[in-house]
Amino acid sequence: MLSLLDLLRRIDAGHISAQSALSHCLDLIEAREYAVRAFTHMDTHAAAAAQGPLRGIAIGVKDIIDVAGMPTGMGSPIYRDNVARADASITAMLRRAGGTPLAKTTTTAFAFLDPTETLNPHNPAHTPGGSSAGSAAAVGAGMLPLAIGTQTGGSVIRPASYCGAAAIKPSFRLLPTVGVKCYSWALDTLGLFAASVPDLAYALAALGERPDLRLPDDRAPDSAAGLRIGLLMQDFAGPPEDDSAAALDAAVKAIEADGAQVTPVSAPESLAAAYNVHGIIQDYESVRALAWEYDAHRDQLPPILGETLDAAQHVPAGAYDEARRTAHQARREAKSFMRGYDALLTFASPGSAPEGLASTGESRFNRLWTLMGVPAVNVPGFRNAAGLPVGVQIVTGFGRDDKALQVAACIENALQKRL
Ligand SMILES: NC(=O)CC(=O)O
Repeated sequence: MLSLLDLLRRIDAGHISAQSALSHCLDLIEAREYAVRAFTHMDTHAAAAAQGPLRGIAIGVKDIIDVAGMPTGMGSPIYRDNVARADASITAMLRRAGGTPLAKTTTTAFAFLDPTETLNPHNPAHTPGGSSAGSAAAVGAGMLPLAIGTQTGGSVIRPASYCGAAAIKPSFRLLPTVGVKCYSWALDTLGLFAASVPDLAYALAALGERPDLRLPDDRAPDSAAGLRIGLLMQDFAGPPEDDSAAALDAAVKAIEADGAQVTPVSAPESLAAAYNVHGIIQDYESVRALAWEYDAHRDQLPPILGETLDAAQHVPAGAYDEARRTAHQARREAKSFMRGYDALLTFASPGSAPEGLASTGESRFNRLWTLMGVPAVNVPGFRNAAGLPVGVQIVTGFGRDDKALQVAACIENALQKRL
């Protein structure tokens, strides 16, 4: 894959210019896009900034996020020819950091579950996942060093697991969602995809204006000694498939060999209760966030989204309010539960990428952490027997994005040494 840190080192050393770094990405896209179909729009005349921590870095932007002058298609014919007048906040922030929004990446319709045309870069017979399909696939294919996605259920971590990209769904509202099409205002969270965890940490530090998120020397710590990791099976979310079980087992063995202490843990009942109410909150809010599209263009909504919104019309306000109380209680208990560990280690997806494009997979190992608003990181590195990537997921407490990235880097490094 294409490391943004490597590109920046080459720019700093004068081996390449910022503009040639952009051109390099356009060449890679030219060579690989036909087999992946990750993009909806490309700015082939983009000019690189000369300054800023992301100078020369081409960035893919999920097509529910506005980039001024580019179409924001939402993955729907309803928004055909809808050209954004202004940048979303995150787009303006990436430009301030010197980054270049080079392309819009495919999204499922309104970031829900109906599949896109995008193909898994490791095997075109498999889905790349969703809803941030194009962002995960573009980074996984080595066409871009950085891409932006969103997660309401599992739309950052799951496709990253399927496409072999490092990715973070940061603490809730660490990045602003102004100018991002809303599906659920209590859940929607911006996330990032990059080639490795150090790349991811560097990018989040730059976009989040939080230098402390960068890893020391932009690399994983030399040892995992002293790390206390809680191993969580998330039994309330059902069993994993063999590939995810194998990936988690490999990660545990690798990080223990590097000195970490891994302890099996069970989540408090309140977390299982919160898991069960994620859908109520998501459904109640989506009916209102997409009220115009539903009322004025129901016939143009794709099957899964249309049927979900049909059913969601009947979620009573009282059930929504009770679900929010359940989530609030779980957040309080999650804080004390996680206090005893540097991070939780769990499944990133049910298994490797499903065959075919009919499904983008399931968010069952992701949605609780989206609702809790805590950082979640996909750690790439494991491949199944057929060569398909399967990630593992690191979760930490709210506001501990730095710790999530540090532990994830340790696991990524430990896996690289042993796989
Ligand atoms: N937007 C989402 O997170 C939905 C999904 O998990 O695919």
